[in-house]
Amino acid sequence: MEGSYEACAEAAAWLRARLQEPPRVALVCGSGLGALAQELTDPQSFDYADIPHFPRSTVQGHAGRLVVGRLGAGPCAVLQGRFHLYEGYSPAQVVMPVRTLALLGVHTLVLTNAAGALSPGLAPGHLLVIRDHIDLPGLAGRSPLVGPNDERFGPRFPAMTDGYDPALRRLALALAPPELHARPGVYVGVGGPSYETWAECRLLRRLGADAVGMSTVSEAAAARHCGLRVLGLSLITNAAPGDADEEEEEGGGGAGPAAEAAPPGHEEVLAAAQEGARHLRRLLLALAPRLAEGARA
Ligand SMILES: O=P(O)(O)O[C@H]1O[C@H](CO)[C@@H](O)[C@H]1O
Ligand code: HPA
Repeated sequence: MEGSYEACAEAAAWLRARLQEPPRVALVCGSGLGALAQELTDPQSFDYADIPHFPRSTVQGHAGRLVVGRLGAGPCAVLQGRFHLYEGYSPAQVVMPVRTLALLGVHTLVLTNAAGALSPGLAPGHLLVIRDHIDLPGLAGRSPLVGPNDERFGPRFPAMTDGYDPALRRLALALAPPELHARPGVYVGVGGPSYETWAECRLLRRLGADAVGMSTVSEAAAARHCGLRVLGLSLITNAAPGDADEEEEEGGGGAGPAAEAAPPGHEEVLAAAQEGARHLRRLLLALAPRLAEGARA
């Protein structure tokens, strides 16, 4: 039952019976980005604990609440909190909210996250508009699409070359406030929950990733499976470890990068996300009319 079509349909029916208006656009808030829901007018709020079959949020910075209201003129659902594989949830549980919202009639999904910068051009406070992703858990067999395929969600073999909608991406890049230094790039999703080692960061950079996080990729795969348009926004909250650790090896004499940069921590991630959320909120409002347009891909 966990994460099944029937579970999602029951959750969707429960919400439909309580909503003034079903949402057409949905937004998933990354760590520390829950304030994005403050842009909604006429909000109705539901604790995940009350929605049938919804998992519980266990991570600080993820309130565990669904808020439905109007973003600009259009009905919109905001998930204040997502589920991650490292919490012990199955891939199907991680994407259960996305599938539930698709069954409610959502056609466009905005996935936000807090992420570490791998690319030298990115710094805390910057925005990476996701052009493409590398789904490391998915490549290793932990995709929400593994298992018997339920055609009511989508096809057995969905394409992912068009994972992130190019028109929405261009629009987000054009409308982002200058404070966000928005640029397109590649997000790599890892399993977590430990932050990356130096060597892992070097590997991820060589794979072509610009930013790293522990979410988003499973949700994007499930969303495309059910035909949703996806916009992915990574708010950079910290620099992932750099590339300069060779010197420390073999008595190079340098203090080494570990002495130069503080290791990443979730407190720092939350603080940077809350700071950046101010600017992201402006971007969302500017995007609202175009998010509301359109049907499923
Ligand atoms: O991706 P979101 O949910 O924004 O959270 C990010 O922040 C947490 C680590 O600080 C991890 O959960 C990582 O994925
Ligand atoms: N690595 C992985 N996930 C993250 C990071 C990071 O540096 N920052 C925020 N989420």
